[in-house]
Amino acid sequence: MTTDRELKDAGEIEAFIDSIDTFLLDCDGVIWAGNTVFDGVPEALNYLRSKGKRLLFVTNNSTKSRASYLKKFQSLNLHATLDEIFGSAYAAAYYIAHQLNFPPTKKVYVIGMSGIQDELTSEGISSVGGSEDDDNLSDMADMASIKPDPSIGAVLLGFDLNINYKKLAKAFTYLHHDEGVHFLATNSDLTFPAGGTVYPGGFGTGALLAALSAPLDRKPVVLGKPHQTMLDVIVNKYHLDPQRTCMIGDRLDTDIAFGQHGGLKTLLVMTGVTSPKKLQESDIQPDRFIQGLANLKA
Ligand SMILES: O=C(O)[C@H](O)[C@H](O)COP(=O)(O)O
Ligand SMILES: [Mg+2]
Repeated sequence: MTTDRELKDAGEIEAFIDSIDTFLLDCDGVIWAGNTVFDGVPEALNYLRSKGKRLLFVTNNSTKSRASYLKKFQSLNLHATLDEIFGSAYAAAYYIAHQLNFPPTKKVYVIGMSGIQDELTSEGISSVGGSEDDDNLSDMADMASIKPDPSIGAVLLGFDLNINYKKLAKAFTYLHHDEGVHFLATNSDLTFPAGGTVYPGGFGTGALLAALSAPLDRKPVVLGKPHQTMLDVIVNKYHLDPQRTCMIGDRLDTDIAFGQHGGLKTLLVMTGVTSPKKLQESDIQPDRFIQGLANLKA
């Protein structure tokens, strides 16, 4: 690891903070792991706010809508407002509603948790799937019940704790029989940090990728980081100066790449999915790295 890029010295940390007006903060692996906030993070967030910094929370975790994230922040005694939260479920809903010209007569088939369908509903998009299909098929013969559906205009994949064969077979069928059906994913993180280790990421599980992308020979459009949809929405709303905006994250190919594509400063934290070895070996290198967000205070 290039140790001279570590932000460690108090004076340097202060100068770095002073050079930034807006911090975009990734959540899993930076603020918290599951429902456990990392030690020192509330103090660091308060410190940044006390210095007049704008804080925006930008997460690829699609399980929650922005409104549910707000409740999570409140339940963990972290200050945040709805306007400060951007999630990949919202980015996907925004993209479908504002960039795809999605016909009002069509529906989105969702593999994912309630956050995705809540965000689609807020953007006026009809959807099916999600928890409706939590019950799996019980017999091979039941597969015949899964048929192409002309009312489906897009398939959207997100993190689904109840992923099953029925959901994959439905998504596959809609995409296989009509090339006009949009193939979308909220994010492509390969791993998810929790309990001091990592688990397969929401969409990045080999099973989901292999079951859909390989047999279909199609790749989804990914809407979360590093895709720029989320940044476009944020920049439009807040008119950020990229030079004075910093993306803080724990993953190189999503958070750091996202910041770099947008011309932002980038700061990697070591509290999530990136080990020192990974950092050393990767082609994607942040401007600076720091042991944890907790260190980002005087
Ligand atoms: O698999 C996932 O969905 C991701 O690993 C994860 O939840 C990303 O969340 P972030 O680190 O962007 O907050
Ligand atoms: Mg993260």
